[in-house]
Amino acid sequence: MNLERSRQLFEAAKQVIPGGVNSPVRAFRSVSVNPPFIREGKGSRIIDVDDNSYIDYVGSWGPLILGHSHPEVVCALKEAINRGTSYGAPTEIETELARMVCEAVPSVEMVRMVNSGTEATMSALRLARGYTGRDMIVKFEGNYHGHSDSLLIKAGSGALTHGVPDSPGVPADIAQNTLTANFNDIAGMKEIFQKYGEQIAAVIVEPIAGNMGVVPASQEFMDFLRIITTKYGTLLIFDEVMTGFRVSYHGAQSLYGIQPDITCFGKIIGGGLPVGAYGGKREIMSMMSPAGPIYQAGTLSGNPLAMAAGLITLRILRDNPCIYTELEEKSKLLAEGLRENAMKLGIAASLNRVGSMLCMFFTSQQVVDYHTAISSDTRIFARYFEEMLKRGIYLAPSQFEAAFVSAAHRKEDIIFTIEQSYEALKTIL
Ligand SMILES: Cc1ncc(COP(=O)(O)O)c(C=O)c1O
Ligand SMILES: N[C@H](C=O)CCC(=O)O
Repeated sequence: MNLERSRQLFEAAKQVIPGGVNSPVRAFRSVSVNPPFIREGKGSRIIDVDDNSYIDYVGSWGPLILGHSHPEVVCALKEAINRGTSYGAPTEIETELARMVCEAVPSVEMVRMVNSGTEATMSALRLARGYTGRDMIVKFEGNYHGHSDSLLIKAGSGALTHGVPDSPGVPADIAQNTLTANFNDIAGMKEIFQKYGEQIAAVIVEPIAGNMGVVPASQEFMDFLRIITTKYGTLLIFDEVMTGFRVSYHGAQSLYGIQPDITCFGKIIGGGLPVGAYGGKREIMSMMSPAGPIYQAGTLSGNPLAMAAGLITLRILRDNPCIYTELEEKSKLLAEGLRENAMKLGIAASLNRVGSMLCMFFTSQQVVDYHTAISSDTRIFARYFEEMLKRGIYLAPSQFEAAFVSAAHRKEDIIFTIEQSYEALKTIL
């Protein structure tokens, strides 16, 4: 496999960008492979600068549920860009997208657009703290909510992959207000609330964690979170940056039948452009400036290009519910094929999947939390990853990330992936 041009571009990037990338996970460090530099994407495939073509299961880390360069998304963007790129003034399309989010997710009566998932969760915490008048928050080990100070503690995703789940640079007096708990552990939560309940502003959770691999919360755990937070006057924040509009049009909360107080979005609602959002009950959201006293702002928030890409993406998803049925079928086929391959070859593997989010962990344990996730053999993952890449399958370059199936993946892509996975697994025996 020739990656020469990518190698040259990576060397050049490293001269002027720390680590050569604008987000650590893109550097492929934990798998010891140079990252291909991508030239273009179409449907289920991306093509790198050396002309290698890959079936893509990263999908820009989740936003591209319709695949690359979806014609209707491209067309909406072209129309929007012809009118201008940004005005820093209200536009009709912001209300349209906000209305669509509120209609899709009943717990959300009002929503504020921001520019990233990080901004969404950071602002949601400020809102929870301002609303409750409390400082402490609870997050779960291995959950990732972006890189704001309060949340970059025992974090998943690149922080976990690169061994810095507690980043230097986070002031100790901010970190002390973040309590960390074990995911899916009701007893642990009881203890925390018995000790600090009256001081906790919010519990933030990825209902289906996608940043320590894919690890769904149990129904009992989520029910318990709703009960205990209500009892103590603590706000429950669902981070649906990854799961929102992915596991269902109505979010992970519809699968659990739970209404959080605040929900954070990102990824899919921007259709591949930079977007985040946070929303919730009118009474809570009305605390945000200028309606209320809690400040949060953004020069490019509600940017018309991002709104246009997000709006068309949600419209397509809303008007074609068969997309979710097909995603389920294709993802099930993929998960079963991968699991069967590992079984046939006697390789210890545990596969978690919810809808079109999935992850194969190289461990014999059932993965239910951070501790079982890190029982995976990351060296085996690295070899598997490299073999898959060589065979034209582009997975996330870390054991602790999700694979995403998109509407653009065809059954042939899935079958080819399963076949290649068998060959890749054979080489690591
Ligand atoms: C669940 C979750 N929350 C928050 C974020 C942060 O989003 P962003 O990278 O857009 O800042 C991510 C992804 O990075 C995520 O997966
Ligand atoms: N796991 C992260 C988001 O979901 C990966 C994206 C990034 O950090 O660049």
